[in-house]
Parts: sequence; structure tokens; C-alpha cells
Amino acid sequence: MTATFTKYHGLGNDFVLVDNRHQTEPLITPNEAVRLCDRHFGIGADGIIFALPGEGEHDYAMRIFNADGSEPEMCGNGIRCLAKFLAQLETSEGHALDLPKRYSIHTLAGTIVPKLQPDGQVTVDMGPPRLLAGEIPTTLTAAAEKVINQAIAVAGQNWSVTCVSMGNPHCITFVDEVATVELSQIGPQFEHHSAFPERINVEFIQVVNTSYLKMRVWERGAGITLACGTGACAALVAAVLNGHCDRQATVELPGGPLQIEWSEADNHVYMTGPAAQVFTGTLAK
Ligand SMILES: N[C@@H](CCC[C@H](N)C(=O)O)C(=O)O
Repeated sequence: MTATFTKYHGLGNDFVLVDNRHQTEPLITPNEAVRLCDRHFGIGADGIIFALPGEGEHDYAMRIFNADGSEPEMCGNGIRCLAKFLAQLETSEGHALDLPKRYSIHTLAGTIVPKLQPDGQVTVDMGPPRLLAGEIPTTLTAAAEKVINQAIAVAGQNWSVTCVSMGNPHCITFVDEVATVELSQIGPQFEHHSAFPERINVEFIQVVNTSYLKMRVWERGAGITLACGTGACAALVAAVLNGHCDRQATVELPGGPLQIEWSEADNHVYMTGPAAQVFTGTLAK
């Protein structure tokens, strides 16, 4: 059996997109995902994303496997790529594309709504952040408490962290200079710390001013990536909770900037950024 794929990236966070709209089971197994994500023996990607059939109110569903084969609940850069992929599939099937175009997507983090804008950017309603320790999950405090500015020892250093779930778990720490963080050494020790039973994505944030944050990330199941959409949303929320930032800010990642807003009106987080197609291919099975 052969399957086609399309490679996309959102600010250098790259994914293999698979048209899986005809069946609910992913065409690729977690083990195959590990092989395909390998940058020497495979296509090379931070994850594999499946465009699945939607049910009820949902146009489609999305699932994703990380580069290590684990399955996260959500992916911010990935869902912008998925929205562009779906638009491309639909237009190639003869459907008209009227912009702005909105999709209702079922994910393991709930309903997420990306909207394709006329200028090529994608704005995503990422839903509300979840702040309770039990929702992250973390054992850093009692399950019904928030984790804001909490002490933790990792890699022989004391850190002060704020935890936010955007459906998937994030631990944010503020530093003077992101460029000096030894990410490849410290990142995995956060990811596998016993305080995080489902592992964790960790974001290091430099507050440049109240509307501009710099960020570097170590992702659960993927390691250092050039950008993380859910991580940028979690970072903005953490910065607001710590009084560092306005509710609307640019988050600058190694791969480029994202515009993030935590709306006071509906408590949802909105992310705006690009997504680009790189190439298409056929999988050798
Ligand atoms: N890069 C993604 C997040 C992908 C999932 C993450 N590695 C996890 O395991 O939670 C994004 O842009 O949000």
C-alpha cells in the first residue's frame, strides 16, 4: 500500500501531514512515525499529523504523533499547518475557498478553531488555558491549586516555574537571557522530572518588554524545536499571571514571531502565525 504525504512547517516546527479523511484510524503507526520523523533515515519532522474525518459539529479531527511516537493532545503550529492542508485538499477537489475560512477541529484537547486569513496567516482559537495542578498535571502543589511562581530543583539548579495546560502540559520559567540557557542539557531533565507524571514541555522566556517576549523551548517527545504554538500561548498566559506582560504580545521564537492574545472577554487564547507547504511525496511502505 502507498500513501502520499505533504510536508509543512509553522516557523520551522515541521510536520508530515497525512490525508486520513477516509478512515478514523491513523494510516501510520507510532513506530512508523518515529522512523519517518528521523532526519537521516526518514523524511525528517517534529511530528506526524493526521487529517481525520469529523463528527457532529466538527468539520474534521486532528491527531498527532510526536517524533518519539508519543501522542500529544494538541499542537499549535501543527493545527495552522492542518488548516492550510485541508484548504489545499478541498480546492484540489474543486471546492471554492472563500477567505476568511474557519474550520472546527476535534482534538484530544477539545474543539480548536483555526481561521485562514486573507493575508495568508492563520488565527487559531486555542480555547481557555487550564491552570490547576491536577489539569497540567503536576504534583508541584495540590491538584486544585494553581502553579504560579513555584520552586523546583532541576539539573542541580533552583527554578521558579509557572505551569499552564493548553490541552497539553507546559512549564514556563523566566530568565534574563534565553540565548544562554543550556537547553539540550536542562530540557530533558525538566521533561522527565518526577513532578510531571505525563512529562512536560518546558519554555524559557525572556521578557523584553510588556508586549514582546523571547522564547526557547524543549518539547516533550521532540526535543529542541524552532517553535511551539501551544508553548507560546502558555508562555503569554504565564507572563500575564506573573505581571510581566500585557494580554496581547509578540512571542519571538527561533523560527520567527507569533502574535498571542489572552482575551479578557471569553478567556480564550488566540494565536496568529504562518504555515507553509514544503513538498509532497509518496511513502515507501
Ligand atoms: N510543537 C507543538 C506541540 C507539539 C506537542 C508537544 N510536543 C507535546 O508533547 O505536548 C506546538 O506547536 O504546539
